Amino acid sequence: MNRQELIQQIKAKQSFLCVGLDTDLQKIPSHLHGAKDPIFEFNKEIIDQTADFAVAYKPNIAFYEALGPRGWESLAKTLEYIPKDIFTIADAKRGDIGNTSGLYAKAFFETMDFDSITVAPYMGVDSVGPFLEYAGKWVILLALTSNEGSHDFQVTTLQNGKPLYQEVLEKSSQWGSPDNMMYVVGATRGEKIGAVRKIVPDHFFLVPGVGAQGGSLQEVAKYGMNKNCGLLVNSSRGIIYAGKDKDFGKAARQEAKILQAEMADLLALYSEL
Ligand SMILES: O=c1ccn([C@@H]2O[C@H](COP(=O)(O)O)[C@@H](O)[C@H]2O)c(=O)[nH]1
Repeated sequence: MNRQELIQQIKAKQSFLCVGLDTDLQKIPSHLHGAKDPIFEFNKEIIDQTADFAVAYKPNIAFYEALGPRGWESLAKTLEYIPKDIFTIADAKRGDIGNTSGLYAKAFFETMDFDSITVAPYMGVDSVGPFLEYAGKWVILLALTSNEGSHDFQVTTLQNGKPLYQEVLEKSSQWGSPDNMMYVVGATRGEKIGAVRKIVPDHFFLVPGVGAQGGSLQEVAKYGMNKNCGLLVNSSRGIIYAGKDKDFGKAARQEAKILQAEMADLLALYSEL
């Protein structure tokens, strides 16, 4: 999916919601455990119930690869089931020396047909470049993450006086463009989102941390939104585990609907969409 198509989806749905498919066998309702593929059955119901309100789905790959071959199978079926006009994100956080990154790119963009993949920037340009060679696909680079440990390195001041995350943004924004690169910016870093937006005014941000991690959607929009929205805000546990019984799909729908309504108001306030 290209940038214009993504912006069009956001405008049409008045939503910048990304639903995180962090599907855990330990957490899904017990009535699904007898199914042939419980993970897929759960995801299918979540997708059916939330697709009206979501512009992206983000399976976190850890939840699938932890299950071995059957997890990969559930992931493939889930990806196939997601409506084609909805953006897909493989939250895999990959990145390695060039030839290895090339195979990660092949795995997620050819063997599986994801629109985008999250990539760690630590190994530099030759570790990210192979992902950018795929026309129509996106790299979502970790910039300022939502976890406590993001303080360990990402905000460290370098000798040139800049925090490490700023150096990552300035350098990596030369590798790609707002048409094929986004950045992960955590919702829990409200105070810094504005600073990131100043460095990369046009790039989309994938923003995890709303919901279970306590980030504020209002703050994210206030400091991070641009005229084309420029945001995909993710909620995983807050949506998919909103209900615990047979009605889990309806509970997820309700949560997604509440977020979408808030997003519509924020789009009216801060964007041109
Ligand atoms: O900085 C980051 C980068 C990725 N994540 C991932 O997003 C979701 C968040 O899940 P919630 O249940 O909504 O908290 C999850 O897959 C993380 O691995 C992140 O949280 N922060």
